[in-house]
Amino acid sequence: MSNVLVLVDHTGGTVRKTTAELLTIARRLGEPVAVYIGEGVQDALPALGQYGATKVIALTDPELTQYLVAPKAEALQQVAAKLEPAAILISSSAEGKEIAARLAVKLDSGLITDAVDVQEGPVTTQSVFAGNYTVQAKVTHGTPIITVKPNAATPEAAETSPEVEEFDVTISDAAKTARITDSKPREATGRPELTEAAIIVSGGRGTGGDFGPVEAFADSLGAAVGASRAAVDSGWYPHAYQVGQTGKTVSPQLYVAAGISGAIQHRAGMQTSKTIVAINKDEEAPIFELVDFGVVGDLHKVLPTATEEVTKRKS
Ligand SMILES: Cc1cc2nc3c(=O)[nH]c(=O)nc-3n(C[C@H](O)[C@H](O)[C@H](O)COP(=O)(O)OP(=O)(O)OC[C@H]3O[C@@H](n4cnc5c(N)ncnc54)[C@H](O)[C@@H]3O)c2cc1C
Repeated sequence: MSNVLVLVDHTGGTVRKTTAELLTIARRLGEPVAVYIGEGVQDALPALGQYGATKVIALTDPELTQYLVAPKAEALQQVAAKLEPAAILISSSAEGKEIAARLAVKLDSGLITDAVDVQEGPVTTQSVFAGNYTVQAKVTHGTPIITVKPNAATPEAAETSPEVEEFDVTISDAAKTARITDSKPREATGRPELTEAAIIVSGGRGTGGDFGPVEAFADSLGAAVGASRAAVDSGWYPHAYQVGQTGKTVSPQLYVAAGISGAIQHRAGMQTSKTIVAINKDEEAPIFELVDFGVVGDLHKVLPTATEEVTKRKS
């Protein structure tokens, strides 16, 4: 069976959920080989094995993580030259997409970004024009390089015991032009990362600036919190949590929009969510055109009632 490379997304050995999704997808296409860049590969092994990595290629040269993405793209090029994979899967993060683009040039290969599904072939599905069209595509030249959006697959356990293979890379001076001078982890909120979360509860102008009920409902569900631009521009929630055209693109299993009208720029960031629920006091609000479930009502009453109900059922 041909190898399918999966670039591991991790923070110091803690593997992100998107990698479990990529490994699950890779199993449809061939033999998943995880490519791990940086320190902490031993910490990552159980998670990589749990989702079916048959081998882990470890790239530990410190220069790979001291610079912005160029050295990582070079390293992946060298791994691909040796393993001749049938496809390369990378998460659709800002960094992932930049690595993928550089890699595609280096390998003279086709690149498909932001796939919401990948099946045998590999044939990808993308959701384009703010979710109004679904496109199926296939790379026709070189090694298919595909960036995959979070929540494109439900991680399926496979329980393998991957061996680790150290891989030496040569990094050119041309790739060492932008050194990282400082990096800080995002402030810990105890909630899942917005773009990875399976459930998101977002608040808009309708919150009137009080995100308390939104956060409480999110916490009852173990969800991330998002915000519309109107809420962010009003200074009610940080920009890092904005969903939409000029914010984050999310695709959770469940998206709850509270006090959000459903402007096209907001939809652009969330309409590939699997199930959409809106709470809005205006029954004519455009958001109701795309929801699976709609509640016409005041979010300050609906959300606390829903939070209480979820909490009661959980206990
Ligand atoms: C170039 C450009 C880029 C943009 N990018 C983004 C983006 O990335 N993300 C984004 O979100 N927007 C973006 N916008 C802004 C977008 O056009 C809308 O202005 C914005 O999404 C509106 O936010 P909102 O739905 O919270 O506010 P509003 O449109 O004001 O809607 C508020 C809603 O809350 C309801 N409501 C009020 N009180 C209650 C209550 N007590 N209970 C329940 N419902 C209530 C109202 O009925 C209304 O439907 C962009 C605009 C431009 C021009």
